Amino acid sequence: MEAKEWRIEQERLDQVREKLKARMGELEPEVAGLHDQAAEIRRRFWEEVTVNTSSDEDFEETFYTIKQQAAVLSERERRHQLLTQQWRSLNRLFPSPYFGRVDFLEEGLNQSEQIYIGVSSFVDEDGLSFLVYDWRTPIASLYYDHSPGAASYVTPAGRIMGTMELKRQYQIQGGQIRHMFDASVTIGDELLQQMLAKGANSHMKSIVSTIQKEQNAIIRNDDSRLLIVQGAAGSGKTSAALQRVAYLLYKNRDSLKADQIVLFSPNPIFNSYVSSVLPELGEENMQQTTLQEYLEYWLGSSLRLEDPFDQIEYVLTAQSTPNYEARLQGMKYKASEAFLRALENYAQWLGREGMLFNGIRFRDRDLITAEQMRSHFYSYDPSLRLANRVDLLQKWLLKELSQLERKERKASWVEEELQYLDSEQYAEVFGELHKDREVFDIAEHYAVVYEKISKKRRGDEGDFDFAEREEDLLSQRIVKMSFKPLRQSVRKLSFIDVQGLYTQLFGDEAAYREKTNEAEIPVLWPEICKQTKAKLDRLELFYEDATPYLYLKELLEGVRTNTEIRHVFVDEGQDYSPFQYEYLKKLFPRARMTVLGDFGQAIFTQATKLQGDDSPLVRLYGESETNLIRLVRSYRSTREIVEFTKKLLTDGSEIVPFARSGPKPLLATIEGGEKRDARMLKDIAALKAEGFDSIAVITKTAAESRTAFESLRMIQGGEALQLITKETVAFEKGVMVIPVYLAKGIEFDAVLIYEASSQAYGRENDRKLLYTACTRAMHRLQLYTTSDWSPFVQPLPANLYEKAQ
Ligand SMILES: Nc1ncnc2c1ncn2[C@@H]1O[C@H](COP(=O)(O)OP(=O)(O)OP(=O)(O)O)[C@@H](O)[C@H]1O
Repeated sequence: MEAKEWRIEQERLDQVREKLKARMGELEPEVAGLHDQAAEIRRRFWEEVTVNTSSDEDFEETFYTIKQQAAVLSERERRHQLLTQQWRSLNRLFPSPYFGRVDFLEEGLNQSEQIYIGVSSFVDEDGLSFLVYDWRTPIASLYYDHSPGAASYVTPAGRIMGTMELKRQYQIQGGQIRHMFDASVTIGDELLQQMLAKGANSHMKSIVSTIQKEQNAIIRNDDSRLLIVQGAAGSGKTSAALQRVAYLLYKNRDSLKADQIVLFSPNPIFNSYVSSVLPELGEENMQQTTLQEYLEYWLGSSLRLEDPFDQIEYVLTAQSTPNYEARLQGMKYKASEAFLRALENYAQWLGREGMLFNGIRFRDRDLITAEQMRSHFYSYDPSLRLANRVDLLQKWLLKELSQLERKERKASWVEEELQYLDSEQYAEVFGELHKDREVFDIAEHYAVVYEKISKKRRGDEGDFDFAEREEDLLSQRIVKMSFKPLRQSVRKLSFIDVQGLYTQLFGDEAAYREKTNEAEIPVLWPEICKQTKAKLDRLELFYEDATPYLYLKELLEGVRTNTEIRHVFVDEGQDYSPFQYEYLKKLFPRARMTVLGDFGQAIFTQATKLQGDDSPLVRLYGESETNLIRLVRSYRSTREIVEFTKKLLTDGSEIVPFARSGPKPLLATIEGGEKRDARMLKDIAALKAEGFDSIAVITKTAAESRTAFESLRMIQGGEALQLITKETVAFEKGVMVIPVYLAKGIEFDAVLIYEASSQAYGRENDRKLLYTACTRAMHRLQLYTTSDWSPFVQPLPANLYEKAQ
């Protein structure tokens, strides 16, 4: 670019930075001043108000002064917050105020406007001229959606047409323009090249300066109830999702708060991996959770829940154990919409018969039996929903308990207990009674006055015998305390035998059919029943049973909904079952859903197809409310790695690599595990010497990870290796050994596949595992085997890889 142009741009940049600095300078004392003022008001809050409650007027005045003081304080605090936010965003802009510019000539005008785009807006002193536009403003979408020529953007008032005369990109560091490109067709391949060539990080980066057109469509999609993004590995799904959160928070800043958005992540490490993107963009993080965390919370501690990682570990390692097939069939069936309908029908059936309750026992006696509950339950209007009848039953039980409690006061054990009250308990009771004493005194006083006025003697002097009253109150209290847990458990609906009701479902085929109207029952149903029941008997629950179990619980107790949440994001969406989607839909009735995933990486048994006529996800809200965006360009890996990995899939032909080159994947056949391990460590050392500092040895299973880790660690140079397990919560850079399913969504400079033999990845199901593992690599991919190559590697054309010497 011409030196003159460069100089003009640097001068403008200097001017903008001057203005930023001046504005920050103005704000600083205000920010600090307001902070001090608020602190001072808080400190002197009670000095400023004189509390006087002697008369009604004084009391009223005191009340109003407190209110006024509180209002002043909250106004100062609000203003302080606002100014601090402004100050922070200026501060963020200062080192690099913008990354893009478009010159746009709007139709009907005769002068084009220069639009500079950065991570937030900055307006000149006149309050009108935008020196920098926030990347989320409508006009900024020009930069992402168009190349020079005819262009338009959408505003709330309609579409604005015009011509883009220039599109420029900058790399600015510490106030200096380092690079500047005029872009043509796509947003600067040059800039993107540079971004992608960088090393992997322990935290995901924001992609704000190089968002691609198809990603922008995801970020700014406003009109669908369900947005599905099916995108190849490394196509920027997670990146786009996080930018979308930032966009939504900006666009709806008056009505949407970060905690009204929830992201379901595949695992806890992923949470840590993506946690810095939004703060980097000046936004608060949304809520992040895993489905497992959610299920565990609502299922409580009565059953021990298997997690999805133990489930997949079983699927991958237990092929030779008995009844493996039945478990797999069970997993598939329990993940289906059919099973959800079966549970709904079962709930209907329970409305007519078959409810199971836990009787209430007290001191080894039946207080209220399950049978009594059942007959009460079925005496209610059968047209009422199950949950409403449960509600009525709960009310009845609480009333019944109150009556029983009253009767219980005369029981002999109460008297005994009275004798054994220890001093502490007694003191407590006495304290309580002391409060009652005042009531008692008033009553006594009233009785005396009443006697005088009415000139009638009191009927029974003993009514007000304090000693007797004291004993009464004491026994009342003792019984009340003992009944407290009973009431609590009724309030928690523990009288419903959910476990029994879920178990009851797994009877013989005829019974199951009768209860659920299910026509298609899995072939190995008897064995599935046996396994499910045996697990429940041990007070454990298979992962595939967790959502159905919770769903049944909610059909009985009333469906739990969260109406606060407005947006639900599901990352790695292919790993959720149709059943789980239906459940999420019910759980968040007021939320829009964004599902991002890749069926090419569907490694769990309960996978859901994200697109196509047979996709249950498309059926979830219906086609008219669903939008599908497909991403086929892969940004993470070099062209050579993408060409190699896409051939691992049967239908990967449409995946398009981004034009960034590197060495071809390396295949190393090494005889014997020991030699392989030594070779790997040598290769790791070489990669480190090349400057790569995020390196993963990826294994198929956690069991293999542990063995690999143990043996690699024994070799010189292997001491610094980290083992990543499902318990690992934070993602750090370095050299690590990790099973594929925990590496989902994450990336590394270099990936080494520990054992890519036919034994390890031989079954059709393993194809996607191997693909997922290989696609974690950004710059280098190396595969090792100690025997023959996996059948997915064998047929690959020899020009796609190098063979190691
Ligand atoms: N527009 C972009 N500009 C710069 N980098 C990008 C862009 N899109 C994607 N990337 C980079 O590509 C890599 C992959 O992105 P991301 O993890 O979001 O992909 P993904 O589709 O979620 O991948 P996977 O399904 O394999 O987990 C990241 O390093 C990301 O920063």
